[in-house]
Amino acid sequence: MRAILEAARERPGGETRVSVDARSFPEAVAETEAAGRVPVIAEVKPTSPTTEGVREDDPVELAREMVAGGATALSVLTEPEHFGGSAESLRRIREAVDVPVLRKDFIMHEAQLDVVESDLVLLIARFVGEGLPDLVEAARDRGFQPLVEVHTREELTAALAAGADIVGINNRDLGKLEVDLGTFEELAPEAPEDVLLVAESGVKTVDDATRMREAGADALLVGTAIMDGDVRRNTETLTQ
Ligand SMILES: O=C(O)c1ccccc1NCC(=O)[C@H](O)[C@H](O)COP(=O)(O)O
Repeated sequence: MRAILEAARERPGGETRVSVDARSFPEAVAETEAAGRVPVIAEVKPTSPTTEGVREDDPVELAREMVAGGATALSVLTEPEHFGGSAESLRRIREAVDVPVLRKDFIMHEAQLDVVESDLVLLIARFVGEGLPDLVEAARDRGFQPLVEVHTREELTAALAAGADIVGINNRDLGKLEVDLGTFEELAPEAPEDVLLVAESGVKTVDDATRMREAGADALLVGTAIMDGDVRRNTETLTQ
């Protein structure tokens, strides 16, 4: 994790401030619910430190298949060195689909928000620390919907104090890289009703998805289980 963070700190920001006309994630979730399906953010994740190999398919094709499979939104890795992502992939994907797109990266400072437009942007409470309220505000000022990721009760408290209204509870401990779906079950009851809760990481099966929904997940963020094989069929399975 140290190498990922060191690289993240060094990555440059954008040259001009972005101004995003964002596609509403809460509305997309409500529409999926109304249609009786499970809201899933499907992640275009070519590789990761815990995955073997690299998926070389055109990310735009993968994204289209995910949307055809019923994804409510997409998450696109833009981290280049450890996840095989790029800002260019995100830009192309957002142009090709009409669902909200989350920029998945390790954003450490404000100027990095200006690298590329997206509808949602991930801010990881553990890594931005005391800078979280300022980054939430800076993201909103640019039109982004910040998705604040937490893994502990303290991080959840910090996220809520920073005004987060979309919170991702990551079942993956980014220190040990271990996944435990019990994390979401433990923290979700601590969040106020009006916060939109996303269960992140480790959802592999329909049973896992049901478990997270029963624990209060408004949406699920799924990478590996969708990227492994036929992404359209995998998305269909988890969104039904
Ligand atoms: O996925 C990893 O190996 C990883 C390693 C180090 C830091 C972050 C990592 N993943 C970030 C994520 O949050 C996941 O990509 C996302 O939640 C999807 O998880 P999964 O469905 O388990 O692939």
